[in-house]
Amino acid sequence: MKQIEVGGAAPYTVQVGAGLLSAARVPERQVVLIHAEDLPIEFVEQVENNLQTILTVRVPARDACKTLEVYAGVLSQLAQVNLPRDGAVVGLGGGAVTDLAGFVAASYLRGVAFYTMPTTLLGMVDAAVGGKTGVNLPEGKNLVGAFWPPKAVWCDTDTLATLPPDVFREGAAEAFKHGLISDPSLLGRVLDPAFRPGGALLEGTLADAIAVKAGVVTRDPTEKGERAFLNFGHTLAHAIEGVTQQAIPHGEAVGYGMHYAAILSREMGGADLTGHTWRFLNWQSPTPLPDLNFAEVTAYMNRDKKADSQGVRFVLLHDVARPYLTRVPENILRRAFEEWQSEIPACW
Ligand SMILES: NC(=O)c1ccc[n+]([C@@H]2O[C@H](COP(=O)([O-])OP(=O)(O)OC[C@H]3O[C@@H](n4cnc5c(N)ncnc54)[C@H](O)[C@@H]3O)[C@@H](O)[C@H]2O)c1
Ligand SMILES: O=C(O)C(=O)C[C@@H](O)[C@H](O)[C@H](O)COP(=O)(O)O
Ligand SMILES: [Zn+2]
Repeated sequence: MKQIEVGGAAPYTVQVGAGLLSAARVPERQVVLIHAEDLPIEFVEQVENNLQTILTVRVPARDACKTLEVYAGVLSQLAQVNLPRDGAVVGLGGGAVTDLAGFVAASYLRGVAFYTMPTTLLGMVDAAVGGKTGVNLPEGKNLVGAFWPPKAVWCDTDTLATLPPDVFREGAAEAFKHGLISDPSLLGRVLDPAFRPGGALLEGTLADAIAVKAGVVTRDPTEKGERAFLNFGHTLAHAIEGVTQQAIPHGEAVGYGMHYAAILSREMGGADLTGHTWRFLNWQSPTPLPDLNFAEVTAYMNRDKKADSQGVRFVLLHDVARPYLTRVPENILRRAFEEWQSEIPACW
């Protein structure tokens, strides 16, 4: 078992290891569990039995649960069982569920305790840690939400056994991103065959990838500065998710988006890191993209939360582990988009 500490005003611990769904303890007496309808039922039952939950809320799988309609329905269910202010909400599942559950916890009665139990690779290395919670709008990803950190995070590595291999590879994008922005040792390990459920490199690599995020959100919990670096590859990624109406899942969109950001980084004078992002894409083998239109993609990119009144800003890399935030001239954005599109094969 490994532990990673997240510091700041309300510190908490991320535990990584086997059997944690049954070992987790919370002080709250009334606990509501939220999970996606396709999550293997044995995980749900373990948590229900262990925490003696008073209500289990099942929501649609993937980003179909990150809507204002689902959010409102979950809040009503909490009100109907009269969950009190000293109760707790537990998000069990992938990043979509923990994002929704966190926003529910942040806003119900103006805030109740929140815990995360991630069961995807992406959830463990990224979404369940750091307190970015929220839902999507038709206009774009994560446009409504709150910073509401969990009180504890349990990454039960046993749960990864049932994760479809393509969903595991989706999540690897965020671990690879942590390698590019901060810890180069992750780049080889994430693509190593031993980094897999039950593999020799699983627990250590998970812990090191989580440590990157934990460090960033400890120093900058509400994205006043360096937290924006966790958004490497995300300006295009969120646009791809929006344009394709979530046909491309987040982790695959991030893989595509990191390659675009690597091209932009080189065009803006940085090192050429496209070999890394290209190697990752070939390993990940994502869902093929439809033909994307630059103007349509730009409309989504302009709503990116890193934009300010002077326009969009991108996270780029001078080199591995040297991220920075910058505006990019429109002609470079377009040229890089054309290069990126010409390199992305129609199928992998
Ligand atoms: N808050 C953050 O900091 C943050 C960070 C990264 C991503 N996100 C968000 O996370 C979401 C993506 O999360 P994701 O990649 O975990 O996908 P996901 O939550 O959509 O889950 C993918 C699918 O796997 C299923 N699943 C989950 N665990 C399983 C298991 N152990 N066995 C079998 N099936 C399982 C889910 O129910 C779902 O159908 C996006 O909405 C993204 O915007 C948030
Ligand atoms: O935790 C963060 O900060 C991140 O940016 C992590 C991202 O991987 C994640 O996808 C996040 O939800 C994106 O946030 P957003 O602010 O761009 O919506
Ligand atoms: Zn992400």
